This record gives sequence, structure tokens and C-alpha cells, in this order.
Amino acid sequence: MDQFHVWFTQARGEGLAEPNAMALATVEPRGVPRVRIVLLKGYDRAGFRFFTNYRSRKGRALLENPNVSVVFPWHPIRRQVSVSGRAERLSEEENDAYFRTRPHGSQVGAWASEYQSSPVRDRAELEERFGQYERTWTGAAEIPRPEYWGGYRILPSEVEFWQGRADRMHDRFRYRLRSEEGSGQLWDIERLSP
Ligand SMILES: Cc1cc2nc3c(=O)[nH]c(=O)nc-3n(C[C@H](O)[C@H](O)[C@H](O)COP(=O)(O)O)c2cc1C
Ligand SMILES: Cc1ncc(COP(=O)(O)O)c(CN)c1O
Repeated sequence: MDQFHVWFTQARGEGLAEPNAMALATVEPRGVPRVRIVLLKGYDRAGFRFFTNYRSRKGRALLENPNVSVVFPWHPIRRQVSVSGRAERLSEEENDAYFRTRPHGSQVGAWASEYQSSPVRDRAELEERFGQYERTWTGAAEIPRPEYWGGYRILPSEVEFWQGRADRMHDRFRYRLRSEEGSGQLWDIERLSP
């Protein structure tokens, strides 16, 4: 995570568009992979956090199989970071705390999209739902978090740092988690052939 922090800080400093956008792969029933972009909303020694709808396709996939893989595609600085690990749901407290920081419209939108990834008739139906929830929460001190909306923490077991270099002679460093002792983690680090 120290190494990730160094690179993430640099990616932000370089002014990359959405350096926190990451492609998240999950395993669907029968072992079929599926990938989509989500936003990294925080990280620390415990892992990487993102938020979504637990009823979404990814949410349903993660119930059956918590294994995930993530890639940060930082093309302008010729870097990528790939992570493999397991996703676990965040606590109610963590979910509430993050939901409270979201803009009003995004909070209403979470209510309007109760079944993320399921078919809807048309745009008008969505807008109608949005309008209904706007009215429901008019005058409320705060909009509560729908119970189906929340986040995950990805607990990494492997993280690879890739730096593009001339002649396709790239630098690749793979960190693999050997063991966790108390709060300390032991990682094996290897250089990989490009
Ligand atoms: C730049 C970008 C960021 C996104 N961030 C999120 C996010 O943080 N959470 C989320 O649920 N969907 C996010 N989405 C939408 C997802 O890519 C995806 O369409 C949605 O989560 C449904 O995925 P699923 O059907 O595989 O569950 C983002 C899309 C883009 C293009
Ligand atoms: C449906 C959805 N949910 C969550 C997020 C990420 O969280 P936030 O809206 O709080 O930035 C996104 C970001 N594109 C999103 O599209």
C-alpha cells in the first residue's frame, strides 16, 4: 500500500483524468468474467474501497464469488497497477458515512435506481422515479441511505506495478502477500519479465 500510495499520488499530481477510475473484474456464475469501471473512494492498509448497488450485477456476482481483479490504466504516465484479491462488504457505519458525503442528486439517484443493472422501460420511467424520491425527501434533514446501496473493500493478495519503458523492456514488480501478523503484512516482491 505504501508503493500504491506513491504511484497514486503521482498519478493525481500529473493531472490525469479520473486517476481513481479502475476496471473491476468479477466472476459471474459458471466462471464467466465481467469487467466494468468503478471509482476508488479510499484505500489504506486494509484495502481498496469502492461504492455501488448491492443488487447490481456485480453485487450479485460477489455474493457467489468474492474474487476480484482490478486494473488502474494510467496511460499518460505509462503505468498500470493490477490488483487481485477478495471483496468484502463495508460496514453499515462506513456505508452511512460515505453516503452522507454524496451530493443531493446522487443520493436521490441511488433511490431512483433501486435495481441497478436491471432493465427499465425508458428514460421517462427513471426520471419519474427520481422526481418521486425528490418529493419524498423534500424538507428532510438528510436523505437516508438505501439498504441496498454500499461499498466493498478489496483485500489484495497480489499487486503488480508496471512501468512502461523503451524497447518493450518494461519494469514489472509483483507484490504477493505472504502472511499477516497482527497489523503487519509481509509481502514477497519479485521483478517480472516484461
Ligand atoms: C468513469 C466511470 C466511473 C464509474 N464509477 C462507478 C462506481 O463507482 N460505482 C458504480 O456502481 N458504478 C460506476 N460506474 C458505472 C459502472 O461502470 C457500471 O455500469 C455499473 O456499476 C453497473 O455494473 P454491473 O451491471 O456490472 O453491476 C462508473 C462508470 C464510469 C464510466
Ligand atoms: C451509479 C454510480 N454509483 C456510484 C458512483 C461512485 O460514487 P459517487 O457517485 O459517490 O462518486 C458512480 C460514479 N460514476 C456511479 O456512476
